[in-house]
Amino acid sequence: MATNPRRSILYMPGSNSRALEKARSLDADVLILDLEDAVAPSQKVYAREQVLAAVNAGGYGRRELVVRVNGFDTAWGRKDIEAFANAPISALCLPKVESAAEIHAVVQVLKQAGASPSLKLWAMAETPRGILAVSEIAGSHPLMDGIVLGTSDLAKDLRVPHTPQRLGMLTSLGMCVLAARAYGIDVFDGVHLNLDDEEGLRLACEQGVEMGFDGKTLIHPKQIAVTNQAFSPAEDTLIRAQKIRVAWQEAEADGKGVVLLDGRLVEALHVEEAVRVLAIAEQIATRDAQN
Ligand SMILES: CC(C)(COP(=O)(O)OP(=O)(O)OC[C@H]1O[C@@H](n2cnc3c(N)ncnc32)[C@H](O)[C@@H]1OP(=O)(O)O)[C@@H](O)C(=O)NCCC(=O)NCCSC(=O)C[C@H](O)C(=O)O
Ligand SMILES: [Mg+2]
Repeated sequence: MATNPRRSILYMPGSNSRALEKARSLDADVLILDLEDAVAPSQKVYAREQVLAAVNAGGYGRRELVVRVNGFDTAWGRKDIEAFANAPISALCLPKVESAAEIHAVVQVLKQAGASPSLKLWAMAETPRGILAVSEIAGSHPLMDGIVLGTSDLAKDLRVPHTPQRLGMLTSLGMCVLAARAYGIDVFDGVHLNLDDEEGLRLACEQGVEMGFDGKTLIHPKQIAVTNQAFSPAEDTLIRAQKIRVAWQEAEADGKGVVLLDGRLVEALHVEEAVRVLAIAEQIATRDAQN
């Protein structure tokens, strides 16, 4: 599991030089520099070169960099992977993954390219087959570090409408969270397509938090602030976590294995969760103090 906050994950087309520049000053935790669906076929090679130049030039500070490559079965996929095997990024994001075998094939290419051992893999879950195989994909290899929902492709394939409640997608969303938790990796919710619907985005973020997602993928800078807030621990959660930590230290000193706090039972499992929440808050504070 990653230790850095990954609340807001902003996509940008690799062919859009203005967006690549702008991203150096945006408050997103993660940037996905996209070579896949946001880039027209005629721009694929240009986008690859431009993204490589941008990440090598640096200036992204605390922001984690991820490159979404084209599918392995396309004319560009393999070359994309080879181009970024040793680039200063944290992960490759693989679109429309449907099996563990696809992950192993990418790992082979990375080995042949002498890839940096720190380069991780994120797999997009965005087809019915990908959702049904998400558990084997999440656990397919130690390089696996994240599952990213592709709810636009998924809605199309499932033939479900985009509604505020996302009823048609709840099963898929839940399966991805389960798979990620089973294998100790992160999981990110899909994009909110209506850029003018801040209230709808906030509700979608709250639903994502409630379902167990670590963060949400975004398509525009104006979606970042709402998302960062929604995926940060709430003030009352932090106060309770601090109280749990103190109460537990006192209980341990008294040789007790359980304690009552404000009338509610606290056991070791609650302490574990409190420590996790406090660590996330600390990471967010550290991140906010950086450029
Ligand atoms: C949707 C957009 C095309 C809108 O772009 P634009 O018209 O330029 O918007 P604005 O004028 O409001 O932009 C204001 C400034 O912000 C910069 N900007 C805009 N979007 C981004 C971005 N994503 N990253 C960084 N910077 C961005 C503009 O350059 C303006 O800057 P300035 O000149 O200084 O004022 C555009 O937002 C866009 O292209 N968004 C990303 C689309 C994308 O990447 N789509 C693919 C990923 S989503 C997907 O595939 C999901 C998945 O696979 C699935 O199946 O669900
Ligand atoms: Mg997609």
